[in-house]
Amino acid sequence: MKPSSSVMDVTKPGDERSRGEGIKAVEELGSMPIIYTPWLNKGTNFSESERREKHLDGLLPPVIETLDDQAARLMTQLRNEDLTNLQRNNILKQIMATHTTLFYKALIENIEELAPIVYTPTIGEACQRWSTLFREPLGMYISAFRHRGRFDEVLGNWPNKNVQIIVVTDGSRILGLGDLGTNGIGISIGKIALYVAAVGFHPEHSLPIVLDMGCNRKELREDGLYLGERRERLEGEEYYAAIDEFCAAVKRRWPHALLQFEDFETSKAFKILEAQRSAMLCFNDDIQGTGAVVTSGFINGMKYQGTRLRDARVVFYGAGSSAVGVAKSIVTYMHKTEGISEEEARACIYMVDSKGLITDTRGDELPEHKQEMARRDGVPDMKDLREIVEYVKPHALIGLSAAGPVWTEPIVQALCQGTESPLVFPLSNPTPKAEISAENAYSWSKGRCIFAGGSPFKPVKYDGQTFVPGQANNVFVFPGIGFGAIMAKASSVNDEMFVAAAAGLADAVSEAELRGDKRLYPQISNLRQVSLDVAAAVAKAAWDSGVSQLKEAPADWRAYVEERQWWPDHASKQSAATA
Ligand SMILES: NC(=O)C1=CN([C@@H]2O[C@H](COP(=O)(O)OP(=O)(O)OC[C@H]3O[C@@H](n4cnc5c(N)ncnc54)[C@H](O)[C@@H]3O)[C@@H](O)[C@H]2O)C=CC1
Ligand SMILES: CC(=O)C(=O)O
Ligand SMILES: [Mg+2]
Repeated sequence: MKPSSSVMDVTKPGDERSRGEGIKAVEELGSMPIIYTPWLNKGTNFSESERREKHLDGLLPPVIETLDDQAARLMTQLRNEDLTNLQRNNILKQIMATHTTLFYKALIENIEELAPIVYTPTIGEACQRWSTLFREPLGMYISAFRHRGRFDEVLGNWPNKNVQIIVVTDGSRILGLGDLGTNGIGISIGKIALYVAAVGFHPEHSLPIVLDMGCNRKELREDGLYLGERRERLEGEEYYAAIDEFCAAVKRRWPHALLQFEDFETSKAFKILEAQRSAMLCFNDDIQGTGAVVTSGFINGMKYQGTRLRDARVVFYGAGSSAVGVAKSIVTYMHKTEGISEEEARACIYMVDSKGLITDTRGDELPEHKQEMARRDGVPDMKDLREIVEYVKPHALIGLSAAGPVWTEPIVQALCQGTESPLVFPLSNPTPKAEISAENAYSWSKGRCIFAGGSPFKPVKYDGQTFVPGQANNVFVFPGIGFGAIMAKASSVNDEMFVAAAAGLADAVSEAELRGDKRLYPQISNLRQVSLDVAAAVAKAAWDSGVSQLKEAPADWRAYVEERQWWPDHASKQSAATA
């Protein structure tokens, strides 16, 4: 197929943009019936006249159903108690591959129930077993070994020409599960599903990619069913040259699309972001999205405690891409909103890695991303987390280590000695990698902690009270950051846009939710409304900070963004508005 020469007009409302392009693509396929094109398929929802006109008679069961009927059947299948969540994930992938609108109808209307199946924690297990469970590609597999030098041509094989949002991983650090090679595409697919379901990107304009740079996990390479290149990972110049070619190809082919980097291991993630962030519309969700989402919970948590932001002390357990991303985000937020210097703001941060508290006495052995956050004030070297907590008396303990349940009762007790209502955030994914369970956090703190996990945790009963754990996951911001940037026609995603996302998300929690339920984050059931708020705040920040290429600012950013969201049908829109 030839690349499209048409330039997408992102300011047209979603529904007007898409169908024509899709139908053109199908025409190019010849006489393939429309029911075999997932984003145009309506299944039993095709009317009598459509069936006659499109030559579908006999290709479908005779009954004519609404999208609601179809979604009800799908939910009945998924609610079969004999199924595991991995099997549910498989069913959903199959629907995604055959009837896109139905997939999104079910996901949007049952987001709280289905997000843990489409996304963390189940997507972690799905990625681990991708080779065995694989049925449909669902995205692009671009190989740095066999496609180098022609990435642009390969990208051109994607059937939908107006791509707006791309999630790319190299599979090198999938959630906290390490190198999963090509199997990591599951995380790109899961995030794209949420870009569509949470904020309303059009499914046709959304593209998940795995960039296969090899895999350093021998057992995967030797697995007879492994789907990727059976090569060790490219490193050094070869690796970065492949990244450069890929980014240039994306920019050439879809100049207005946003490229989101996902789950690149830390040593590469920062370098790629620094090289690309001013060259194209892109961001790294683990560094910047996580930064915004945790900053938002931190803002609300300090408000609950009555701690001035500049007086807060935060201990990070883990000092990889996500933890350093969050620390930088908190520093930027304080600097931009509290009128203190970045150096003063950095004094709030204490980072711990597998060797202990990070201080400047560790000198040159520290990689660049850790050096910036090293303590330089003569704090003694300490390795033990309990000792560090006793010394620092933090207002918040944030886990991004993927180390699993290593926070013990004495650590939580030490935390509670220093602060009445400490934030306890075990944010590593999936659930088995979390630093503490919600149950242990509430019981060891005697119900005093304010808890948020990276993956969802069930409510906990303690001492006659029911505690509802929050979820601090970048899913609350990446859809809105991406959509806001595209709606503003931003040329880059700058710090102001992340600060706006953090503030917009913090504002989405009402005073009653904060004080009454100790809730720092909105409920996932409100994800669509929250993402709209975040998108509007981000788009406005893009305009205010001078990176929007719109000719004029809309009078009402929220209405402007809302009008351009894609919905599977009118009923889903109404049910989200009343959720
Ligand atoms: N909740 C959310 O939205 C997000 C969660 N994450 C999670 O964060 C985790 C880490 O991701 P990255 O920062 O990219 O990984 P990374 O592997 O670069 O960083 C891990 C860090 O933890 C430290 N560490 C490991 N074991 C430790 C131990 N026993 N004690 C102290 N420090 C230890 C390492 O030294 C390293 O600094 C993953 O599980 C990922 O799923 C990442 C992004 C978003
Ligand atoms: C949520 C996410 O991006 C991660 O765990 O890597
Ligand atoms: Mg990630």
